[in-house]
Amino acid sequence: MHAKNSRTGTEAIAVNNVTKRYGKKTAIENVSFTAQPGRVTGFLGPNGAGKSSTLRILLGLDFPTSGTALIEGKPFVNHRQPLRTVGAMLDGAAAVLERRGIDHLKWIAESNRIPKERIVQVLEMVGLSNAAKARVKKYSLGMKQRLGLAAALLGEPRILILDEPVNGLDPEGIRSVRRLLQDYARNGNTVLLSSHLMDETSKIVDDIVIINNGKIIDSGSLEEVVADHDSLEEAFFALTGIKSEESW
Ligand SMILES: Nc1ncnc2c1ncn2[C@@H]1O[C@H](COP(=O)(O)OP(=O)(O)OP(=O)(O)O)[C@@H](O)[C@H]1O
Repeated sequence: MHAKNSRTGTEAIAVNNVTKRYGKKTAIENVSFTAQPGRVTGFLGPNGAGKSSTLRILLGLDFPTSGTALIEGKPFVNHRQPLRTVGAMLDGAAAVLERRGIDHLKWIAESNRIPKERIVQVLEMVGLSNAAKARVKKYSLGMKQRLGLAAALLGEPRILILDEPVNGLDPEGIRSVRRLLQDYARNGNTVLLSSHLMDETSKIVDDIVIINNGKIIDSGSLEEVVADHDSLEEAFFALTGIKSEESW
């Protein structure tokens, strides 16, 4: 196990026995895992596995049927400076299409008392400086993802929670996001990202939590989870018994 957050003495992210039911449908069942400072943790599983449901609960956008999902020891909604604690991207940029990229960030910065100099920094970090004045409707999917990432970085949060951040990125885009997230984690921050793209994600993460059908089926360092398989994808198929033609 890695060190806990030295500032608070608690786990950066701790999901404990979380179950979420929507009517009769159980989206996730007894999900438990942690994510640690200084590490990029990948939350991986196929479509419908329960990743978004878990992240929504972590961010206080939904309530668990049972269990707890804590950020630095308490629910996200109890944090007094949420944007400085957690930067999140759940749905790409989720920006108004008519808006210019830079205005999307200005709006978030102003409503959270973040100095505008930070906007220039985050645009630079995600490689969007030259496209900042273009309208979001002109952005490619990858550019929207980067804008979402820029928004998540605005508050210089200690924790990043990102739903499918490499979706829609080309190989170069994936490489830049990898560098960015790994550097961010190396500076002592915690990065949790979800993905259904096993091989792309395995190039980014240090630790892995695999979810399938709403249940955690394995977790540990990348090396531990891959163990004697050729790749993370192969490890996943071996763990689930799913054949590679199915579901991915
Ligand atoms: N509001 C809801 N009402 C009913 N069922 C839901 C609701 N939200 C999620 N589910 C169900 O819960 C399960 C988990 O969904 P979730 O979106 O968390 O999966 P996911 O791993 O994020 O998948 P994807 O990669 O497709 O986004 C799915 O079977 C989904 O249909």
